[in-house]
Amino acid sequence: MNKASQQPTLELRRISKSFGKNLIFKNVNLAIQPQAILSIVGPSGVGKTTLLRTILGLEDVDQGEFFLRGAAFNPLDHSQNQVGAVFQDFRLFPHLNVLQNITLAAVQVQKKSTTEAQEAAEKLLTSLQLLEQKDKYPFQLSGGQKQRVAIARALILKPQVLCYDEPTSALDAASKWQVADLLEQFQASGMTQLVVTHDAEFAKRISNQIFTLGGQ
Ligand SMILES: Nc1ncnc2c1ncn2[C@@H]1O[C@H](COP(=O)(O)OP(=O)(O)OP(=O)(O)O)[C@@H](O)[C@H]1O
Repeated sequence: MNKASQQPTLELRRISKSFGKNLIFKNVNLAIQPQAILSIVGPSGVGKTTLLRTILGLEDVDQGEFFLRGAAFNPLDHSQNQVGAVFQDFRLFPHLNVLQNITLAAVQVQKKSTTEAQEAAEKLLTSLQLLEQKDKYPFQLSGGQKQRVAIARALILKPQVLCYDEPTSALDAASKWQVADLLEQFQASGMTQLVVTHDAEFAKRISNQIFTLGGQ
């Protein structure tokens, strides 16, 4: 095994975060191994979503460092798109159809040609059983379908880590276990994934690493 493959895919060292005078968490150390599914769990209000938002560069930190495969990175620099995100409310663009939602960042941020992005999107849509929905708009989709579009939109950018915030909260029980199957499928194909969840049963089924925030 070479050195790079022994490195954690994502590592956080001594990350602290306050909002004003309110300290949310201090000195968080976390390392996600390649191809792992790591769940961040912990009581409500402990800062799970905030921690995820710091990894995604949606919040700054008071102190601490972030590493991707051993190399320091600044999550606030969004030019690389190395960490992908699927939000609880999916955040699809309502005025764009499924195909346009998935290809937008690939074309505008990663500068792929429209043809190349559409081919990649159609491959993803096929593997996610969504190809028939490609011309539909978000309001015409079920919750599970919207989530899979959000996943495809993240995957097309080929992130090193794919993060999910509460991926089961908007879904019924049957869809929840389909999401678990999907995450395990991505894991088998080599993806490294991070999940913030309230759902202990879901975390237990999918995770090979569990990080309890507030429990250090
Ligand atoms: N933008 C903000 N400004 C000020 N305080 C904030 C902000 N965002 C979150 N907080 C506070 O930070 C704390 C952690 O919130 P966060 O949503 O990260 O917790 P959580 O563990 O994800 O909670 P839950 O499990 O209920 O979703 C809470 O006290 C919240 O009120």
